[in-house]
Amino acid sequence: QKEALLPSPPRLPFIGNLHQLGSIPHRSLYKLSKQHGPLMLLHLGSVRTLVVSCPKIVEEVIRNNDLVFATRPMSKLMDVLSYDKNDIAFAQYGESWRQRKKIATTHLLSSQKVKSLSFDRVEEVPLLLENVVDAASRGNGVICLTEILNSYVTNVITRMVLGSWISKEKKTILSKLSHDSSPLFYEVSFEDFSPNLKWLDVLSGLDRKIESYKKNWDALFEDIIKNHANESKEENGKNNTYFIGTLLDLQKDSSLGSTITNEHIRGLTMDMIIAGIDTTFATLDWCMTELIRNPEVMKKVKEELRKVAQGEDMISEELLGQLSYMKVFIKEVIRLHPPAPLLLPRESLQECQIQGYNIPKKTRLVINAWAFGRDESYWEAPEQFKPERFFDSTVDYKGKDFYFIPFGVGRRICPGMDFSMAIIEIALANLLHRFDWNLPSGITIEDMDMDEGGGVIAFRKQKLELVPTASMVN
Ligand code: HEM
Repeated sequence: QKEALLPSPPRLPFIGNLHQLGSIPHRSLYKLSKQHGPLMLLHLGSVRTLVVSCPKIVEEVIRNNDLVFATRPMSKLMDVLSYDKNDIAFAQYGESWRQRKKIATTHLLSSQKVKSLSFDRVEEVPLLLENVVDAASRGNGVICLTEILNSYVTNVITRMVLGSWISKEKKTILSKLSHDSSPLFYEVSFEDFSPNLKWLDVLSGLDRKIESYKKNWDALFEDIIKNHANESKEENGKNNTYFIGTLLDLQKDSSLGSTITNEHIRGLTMDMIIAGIDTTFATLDWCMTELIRNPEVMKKVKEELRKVAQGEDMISEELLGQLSYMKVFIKEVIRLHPPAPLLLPRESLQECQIQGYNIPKKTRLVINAWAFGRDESYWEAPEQFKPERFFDSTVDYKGKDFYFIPFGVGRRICPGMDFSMAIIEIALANLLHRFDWNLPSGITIEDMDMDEGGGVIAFRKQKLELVPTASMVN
C-alpha cells in the first residue's frame, strides 16, 4: 500500500493539521507544499484531505478520475449552504445535481441568456458612475471604491437573479448573507469529526451562527417568492428573463424532462447570489487595485478605451469586444488573484489512484489554484504583473489549461464565467473611461497592502480608497 507513504506534514492529536491552515489558507498550503511536495495528505481534524499544488497532478486527476471526485463533501455547514442539497455548488453529485447544473447552464447562465440581460446591466452602469460622483462630493474627493463596487455588483446580480423590484433593504441583506457565507465555510464543526462532540459546537456558538444564517435566508426567500408573483407583474412583461421567473416558468413546463421543486428554485437562486456576488466583486476590486499599482497598464487600458469610444460618453456592450487589452488585463488579474483560490472542495466517491498512491473513498480534494498562477514552470516571471503575457497566446480560463483554472475544472467547473465577465467588463470600461484614478494625497503605491482576508473568497483585506477626477473623454 503506497498510500501510507503520501507526504504529510506532522500533525497534532485531535486537530491534525488544522492549525497549519493559518489565516490565509492558500498561502499557508503553498508554503507547506514547498516543504512536502505538490501532493500532500493533510488531516483537517479527522478529515483526510489531499492538497494538490501542481497543475500536472490536477490534469491527471481530471483525466482519470474527474467522476470519482465529482462530489462535494457533506457536513453540517454544507447542508445549510446547499439549501439541504438542493443547489448546484455545494450539493452532492448525482442525477438530480446533473439536472440542476444543466438547467443553470442552458437556461440561466448561457451566453444567449447573458446577452438577453444586457439591458439590466447597462442600466446599472450610470448608477455606478453617479455613485462615484456623489461619494466624491461627500468625501472631499476621496471615495471608498470597494464599497461602491460591492453595491454595484450586488445590484446587478440580485436584479438579474430576482428582478429589479427587489428593494434596497433586501439587497443589503442579500449582500450581507452572501459575505457571511465566506468565513462560515472555514468554521470548524466538531460534530463533523464526531457526533459526540456536538456540545462543542453549541459551546463555540457555531450552532447558533448556522441556525441564524439559515433562518435569515429562509425568511428572505419566503418573502421573495411570495412577493415575486405580485410585485413583478408591474414590470414590462419581461419577468421571465430574471432567473427566478425563468425557473418558475420551467417549473410549469412539462416538456422539461425533470422536476423543479420550490426547494430547487431556492437552492439555485441562493447559489447564484452566494457564488456570484463575492467572486465578481472581489475580481473588480483586484482589477482596480492592480491598475493603480501599475500606472503603465492603466495608461494602456485608457488609451484603448479612448480609441474604441471615439468621443462617446459611455462605453456600450457592443464595444466591449474591441477591448482586447482590457481582456488580457483581466486575465492577468485573476491569474494572480483567483477569487476562489482553493476552488471548492471535492470528495472521492470511491477508491482510486493518484500518482500511484491509493486514495481511499471519502478523501477530500483541495486544489490550490492560487499556487498555479505563481508556478515558474508555466509562467515567466510569475510575480510580475504583465498582461502582455497573454498576447498571442491561447491560454484561457475555460478549464482546458490546467495551470490557469480560476473558475475550476472538470464536471464541477463554474458555469458563471460569461455572466461575471459581462458584469466586470462593462463596469471597468466605464469607470476607466469616465474617470482618472489616483491614490489620496500622502498615500503611495508602497502603502497598498496586497494581502487577502480569510475565508473561501479572497477579497483584498484593505479597502480601496481613491480619488476620481472626471476624465477628458473627447
Ligand atoms: C469572477 C467570478 C467567478 C469566479 C472566479 C468563480 C469561480 C468558481 C469556482 C472556482 C468554482 C468551483 C469550481 C470547482 O469546484 O472546480 C465555482 C463554482 C460555481 N460557480 Fe462560480 N465563479 C465566479 C462567478 C460566478 C457567477 C457570477 C455565478 C452565477 C451567477 C457562479 C456560479 C457558480 C456555481 C453554480 C458553481 C458550482 C458548480 C458546480 O459545483 O458544479 N459563479 N465558481
